[in-house]
Amino acid sequence: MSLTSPEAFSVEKHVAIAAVRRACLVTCTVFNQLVRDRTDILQKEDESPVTVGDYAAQAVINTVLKNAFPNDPIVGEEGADALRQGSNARLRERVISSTGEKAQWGLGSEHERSSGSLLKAIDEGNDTGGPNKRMWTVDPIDGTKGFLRGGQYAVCLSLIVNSQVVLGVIGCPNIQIHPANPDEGKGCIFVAVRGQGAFQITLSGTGAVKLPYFPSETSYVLQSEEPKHTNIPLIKRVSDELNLTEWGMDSQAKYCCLARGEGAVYLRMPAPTVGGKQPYEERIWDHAPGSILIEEAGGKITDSEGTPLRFGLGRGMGENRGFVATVDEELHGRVVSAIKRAQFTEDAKKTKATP
Ligand SMILES: Nc1ncnc2c1ncn2[C@@H]1O[C@H](COP(=O)(O)O)[C@@H](O)[C@H]1OP(=O)(O)O
Ligand SMILES: [Mg+2]
Ligand SMILES: [Mg+2]
Ligand SMILES: [Mg+2]
Repeated sequence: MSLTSPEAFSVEKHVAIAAVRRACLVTCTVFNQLVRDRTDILQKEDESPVTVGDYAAQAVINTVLKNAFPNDPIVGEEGADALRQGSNARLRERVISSTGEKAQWGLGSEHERSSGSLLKAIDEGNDTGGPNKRMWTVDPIDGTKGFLRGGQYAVCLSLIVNSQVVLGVIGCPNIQIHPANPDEGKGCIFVAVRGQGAFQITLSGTGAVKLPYFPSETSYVLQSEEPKHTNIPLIKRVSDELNLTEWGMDSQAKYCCLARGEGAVYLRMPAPTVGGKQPYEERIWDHAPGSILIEEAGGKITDSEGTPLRFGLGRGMGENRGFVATVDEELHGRVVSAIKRAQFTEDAKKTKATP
């Protein structure tokens, strides 16, 4: 069976959808029970907030993946080291109860509910990635800041074979099912398999719709909400030149909105660094699922110089030149050219300012 035959990755797709749905149930429960009063939030070394939800969702996804595909390595965002510390015992108990309360979440037996096996499940995501293998990427909550704000976040899973993303599944509990009709409610899962197109289903698994399906009247450029994550002034310059309207949103939900036609461009540029600090290295779990969704919806994604994204370098994606995604190929070229001009203006300003 070739990578792109109609049956390719059918089992993987169903397992991945099940894993993402279970993790979304966990994150919704955690939000309702714990996040509203903002308790149990840890600061990791990179200062991003990690919550009970991140740990619990990664434990659930890794457990489902390891049950179905025991030999597949997993590159997951979270690790359980901080949870092992004695001072975090209360947090650890919260994670266990979030994942273990219901057998349907896949961690229901007494044995599996033990602290040791939960921490082990989280640490199954410690693979280093690389070029010549079949591996999963897991971002249990992408856009933790959006999750904490009650805004957009995404539960993200992808399968990469020999550096090529072949399957992407993204759960977005807070995305409207229909962009223009709030009455249809919230909660979607976005699915793409290489060569088989991109689809949206509801969180409960109904109403499959092929992407893109929603022609927006406004040309939006989707960008991060977080000024630390992207170069907002540069994006503004590009948007002004191309008559795009800026739309800030957390997480890979941006890729989902673009894939269904709500936006025209996804644009992420490295934020300016201070004090000789290296620019942030983007991670494969933050872009692998979104990139296949865009491509299978008929769009194009590259870095800001037009070079294909690299998913076989390891956990990181190498030198960060930013990312450009569009559903319209012609527009992609215009955005890449506009970025060059905006960077030239930015550099010229810096040179002028330096005596
Ligand atoms: N300094 C940073 N620059 C760019 N992205 C970052 C940075 N720190 C964390 N991220 C990651 O950026 C993504 C959020 O993207 P966006 O800004 O588009 O909402 C998340 O994956 C977040 O990780 P996390 O998964 O921990 O939330
Ligand atoms: Mg994080
Ligand atoms: Mg992320
Ligand atoms: Mg995350």
